[in-house]
Order: sequence, then structure tokens, then C-alpha cells
Amino acid sequence: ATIISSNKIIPTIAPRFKKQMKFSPYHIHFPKTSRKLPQCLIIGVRKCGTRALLEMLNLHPRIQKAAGEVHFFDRDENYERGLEWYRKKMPHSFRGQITIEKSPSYFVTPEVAERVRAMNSSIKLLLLVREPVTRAISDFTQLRSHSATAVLPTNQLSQASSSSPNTKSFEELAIFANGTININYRPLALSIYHQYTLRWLEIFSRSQILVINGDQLITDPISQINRVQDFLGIERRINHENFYFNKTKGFYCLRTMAGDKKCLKETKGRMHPKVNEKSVSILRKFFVEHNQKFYDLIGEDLGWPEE
Ligand SMILES: Nc1ncnc2c1ncn2[C@@H]1O[C@H](COP(=O)(O)OS(=O)(=O)O)[C@@H](OP(=O)(O)O)[C@H]1O
Repeated sequence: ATIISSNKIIPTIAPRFKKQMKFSPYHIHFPKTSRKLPQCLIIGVRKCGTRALLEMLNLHPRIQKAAGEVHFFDRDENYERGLEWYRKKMPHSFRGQITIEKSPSYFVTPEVAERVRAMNSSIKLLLLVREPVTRAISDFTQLRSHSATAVLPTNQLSQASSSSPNTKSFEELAIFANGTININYRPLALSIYHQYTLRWLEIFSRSQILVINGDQLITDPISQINRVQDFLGIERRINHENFYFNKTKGFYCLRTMAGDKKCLKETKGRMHPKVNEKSVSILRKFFVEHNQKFYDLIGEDLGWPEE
């Protein structure tokens, strides 16, 4: 019975355990588990708290998370392996449990929405967004820490800069010397949410997509987790007791149903570089029009600052 903790199975042990039970003198009955295709996906946006959201939701006894980012729908080499390959990447789950996978690049990769529909047209989608300039700075911070050049992945975007973000500040990469915005700089381009949202809404109904506020997920996680529990039609089992604020980390950490404590790793919640206020203000003004288009598409006003 130790393999079951708050109704969760430890996926790798469960089948082996069941096999052992065949030879057991005790006729303990274990419910059947299987690997199922996800009924819910966290599609992005990158750097908006997708890992935090998945870990938080995984506290719920009715949720099973896929361990890593599977990148099934956005990488052709994976997609070509077929749905059986994808299913086998999923955790074991009991009947009635919901399997969730997250790959943040799903949101911005053109082919993904159609591919997801081909798998399950009634799937539930979670879209996390954050104030666009903060998201872009977070993205810059990650790219810089990977010492990666911020090249653009999609064919509609040109090369932003051939110099390493190591040597240039966020301000230099985002705003040209003449004051215009470098919209081809990937961290900025990915914050223009309406461009990508449109495609998802052409393929899925609005009611299938829950837009989650990533800034509130940081400051008041339960407010967003409650919205997700309601959206998924599951009991509100995750509550305030599952969170405690860790002053050293500066973020909420998790307390499982069994009482174990867990913070996200140090790559989540990095210190951002100081970006000068004038640049932030210029960028926020630039995003006003784009944010409005996003609000219009989703039918919600997220109240992001206009300067
Ligand atoms: N509870 C908690 N603990 C730690 N971090 C938290 C938490 N909630 C949200 N976040 C924010 O998650 C940001 C990383 O987002 P993602 O997980 O989507 O990043 S990634 O795209 O998968 O790389 C990460 O961004 P940075 O602050 O820039 O590191 C965090 O701000």
C-alpha cells in the first residue's frame, strides 16, 4: 500500500507491483492503471510559470503529470513517431484521473493546434500569460544564462541579432539606438500573444482554453489554481495549506497532501537584471495595442500597465 500516496501511484513501480501481487498469498485488489493520452495540455507561454502550474496541479489526487516536456506536437521528429509513442511517454493513471502534459513551445509553433485537434478535439487547454515586458525580461535572463544567441525559430521572423546576449543588455537588444522597437528580437516577439492566440481560436472554441494569469500565479497561486480546478471540473482539493512562502527563494513553495515540502529548482525564479525605467516604459507603450488585441480575442482584460 506504500505505493499509493494521496490516491497517486508511483508510475514506474505500479505495474511491477501488480505483477508481484499475482504470486501474493494476500488477495489485495489494486485498481487497474494505464497510460493515457493527455486530456489537458499546458501550451505555454514560455517563462510564464508553466512548470510551477504543472507541479501545483499535480498535487491534486485526480491529476497525473507527464514528467518532462515531451515536445510531441512541435517537433516533427517526435510527431512522426505517432500517438502510441506519445501515449507511452505518459504516466500511469487510474480511471477518472486527468493526464496533463506541458511543453511551452506548443503555443507559438504553427502546426501544433491542428495536430492537437487531430488527437482530441475536446481537449482542455491551459494558456498561462504574464505581463509581456516582464515575460520578455525573464526570457532574456534565461537565454543569457544559457549563453545562447537569441535567434528566431520561426520562418516569419528574421535574425534579431548576431551578437550574443551575453555582451548586450536587454535594452540594447530590445530597442534600437533610434528608439524603435526590435520586434524581431525573439523575447519580444513571443510576448505579442495575440499573433499566436488567433490560430488556437480558429481551431478550438474559447471555452476549451483557460487563460491563467502568470503574475498572479506567483503572488497568489491559489487564486489561479482554483480557476483551473473549476475549469477541469474537479473538486477543489488543492488549497492554501498546499502553499507556503519561502522567503529565501522569494516564491511560494509546495506542500504535498502527504506533508512533504518542495520548492521549484533554482532556474525557476531567477534574479532579473535591472532594466532602466525609461526602456520599460517605451516597451509597455509598444505593447498597449498588442495587449488590447489579445484582450479582444480572449474577451478578458488583464489590466497590464500601459507604461
Ligand atoms: N512558485 C514558483 N516558484 C518559482 N518560480 C515560479 C513560481 N511561480 C511562478 N514562477 C515563475 O515561473 C517562471 C518560469 O516559467 P516556466 O516554468 O514557464 O519557464 S520555461 O518556459 O519552462 O523555461 C519563473 O520565471 P523567472 O522568475 O524569470 O525565473 C518564475 O517567475
